[in-house]
Amino acid sequence: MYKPLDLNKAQSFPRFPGHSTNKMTSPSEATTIPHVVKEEVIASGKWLKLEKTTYVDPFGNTRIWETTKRTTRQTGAADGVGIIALLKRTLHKDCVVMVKQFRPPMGCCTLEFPAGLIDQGESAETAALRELKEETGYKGEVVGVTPVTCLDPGLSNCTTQIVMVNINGDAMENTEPTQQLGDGEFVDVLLIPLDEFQKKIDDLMKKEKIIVDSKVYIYGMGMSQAFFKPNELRVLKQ
Ligand SMILES: Nc1nc(=O)[nH]c2c1ncn2[C@H]1C[C@H](O)[C@@H](COP(=O)(O)OP(=O)(O)O)O1
Repeated sequence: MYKPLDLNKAQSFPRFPGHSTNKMTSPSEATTIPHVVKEEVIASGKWLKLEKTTYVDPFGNTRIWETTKRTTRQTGAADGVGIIALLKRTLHKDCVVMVKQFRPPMGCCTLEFPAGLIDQGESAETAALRELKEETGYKGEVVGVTPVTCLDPGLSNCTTQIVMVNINGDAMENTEPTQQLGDGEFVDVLLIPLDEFQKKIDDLMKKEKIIVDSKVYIYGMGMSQAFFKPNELRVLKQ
């Protein structure tokens, strides 16, 4: 039977050499370390390519996957950065700086964290501060950065690093922020109070036809959990 991993307990990840007697296809009974054997480009554009990925599954079977990739990836780096920017001002609630823009693949506007591709030779931190300035006009200071994380691994190999940034909203440079948008970029900046983040997003979704980025919504759920229900899990455990 399939057993979920409990990372709370000291235990190792399932090893592929199988040792069970039944024939169910649980990963823990697999015999092979899955791996990619061939990547063939089917179609390519300026920004994206579509590949046919041949791989071996955990049971030694050769299979095919359809994969999209960005053509812009720099060696060793994530494709892009997402920026969780907290605007701190005297006598104001702390606000998360968000962007709303028309996204052609979605055919509608989305609500996202500011984000962008990492340029050649750039660090995630530098890319984050540059993109934040371009998209929102704010000048920030990096306070944290995640490892490289995947975005939609069933579709693409696209990766991002999320960079945490604080913005001193009282500083002269941030009192009248001016965007530096490139050709074809149309970005609205929204300031959403951190302590009402999920509610404000829900209100916005009722008011406007927008799709919210899943990272944003999950951040909102986490914030709600932290602000309003910090003990809920402990209660459930008793
Ligand atoms: N998949 C894409 N198709 C395009 O036609 N153009 C694209 C794609 N991805 C990026 N871009 C273009 C659009 C911008 O001019 C530049 C930079 O985008 P960036 O600001 O770094 O990233 P996003 O804000 O996430 O679009 O690339």
